[in-house]
Amino acid sequence: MSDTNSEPARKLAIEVRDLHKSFGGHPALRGVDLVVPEGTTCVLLGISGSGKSVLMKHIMGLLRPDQGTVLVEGQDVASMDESALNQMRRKQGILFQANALFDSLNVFDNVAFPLRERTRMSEAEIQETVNATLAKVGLSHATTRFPGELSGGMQKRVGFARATILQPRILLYDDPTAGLDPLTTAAVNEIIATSKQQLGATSVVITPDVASAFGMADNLVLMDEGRIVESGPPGVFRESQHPAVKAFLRNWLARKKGPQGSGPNPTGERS
Ligand SMILES: Nc1ncnc2c1ncn2[C@@H]1O[C@H](COP(=O)(O)OP(=O)(O)OP(=O)(O)O)[C@@H](O)[C@H]1O
Repeated sequence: MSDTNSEPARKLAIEVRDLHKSFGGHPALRGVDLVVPEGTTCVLLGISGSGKSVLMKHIMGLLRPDQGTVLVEGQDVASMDESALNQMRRKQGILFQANALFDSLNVFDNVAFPLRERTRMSEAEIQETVNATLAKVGLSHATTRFPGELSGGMQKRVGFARATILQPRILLYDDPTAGLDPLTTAAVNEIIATSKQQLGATSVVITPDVASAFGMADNLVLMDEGRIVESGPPGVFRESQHPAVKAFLRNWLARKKGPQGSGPNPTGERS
């Protein structure tokens, strides 16, 4: 959604100011500023090692800044104690590359896990909530199966159901389509897009899949050597004259064309 002057300003779900982080003297983040308005999807792009995951881990409160501030729903993550951090993470649905499903629990119990751990719902309420959530992701038929018996895409959907069962206001995805085939990738992207509508959630997504990024983002952010070098809605990002953006999109197009020739180009960039 584009911001116009007539639109009321949205509240910020995430606000990162002048964030610095080094590991063993090597800077990973060098003064990052990022704002993510409530209910929007921000996609972090950048080559390997540019700092995307380190930035995401600060938003989760897994890393503490060397310098700068990270506000999640107005609260300073660095000043939170363990119990405040846990409370904040309850508001976050986190979906990593690996689904981190419990292999010994069936689909139903995997998805019920956060409710049993973190709420006082009765078993009847849990039953109802889990079944409704599994229906939304098209897995009503698979409740008694174990993760090892599911396809990669089904595992992703279970992971998504579990990550969203507490109705988080903030969803964080780190490379959610890694290793998936194109059809399953499309299904996961659709889930991410509809989560915004269904949950009204704010999302931060790291993905190497640039085509998907253009499809889902309200704002695209390019990281390069620990800095944000460009940020804006897809239309603005596509037209950016920043050399790093141009190089990034050029490389992506070249890789995409590869030996199989060209496909549709959602960025609209001419090659
Ligand atoms: N725990 C850590 N200890 C030491 N160095 C780290 C640690 N975490 C990240 N780094 C370094 O910080 C830099 C940024 O890493 P980060 O994982 O954020 O990159 P990225 O953009 O997410 O890359 P990728 O796309 O490959 O996941 C890298 O040089 C990485 O080696």
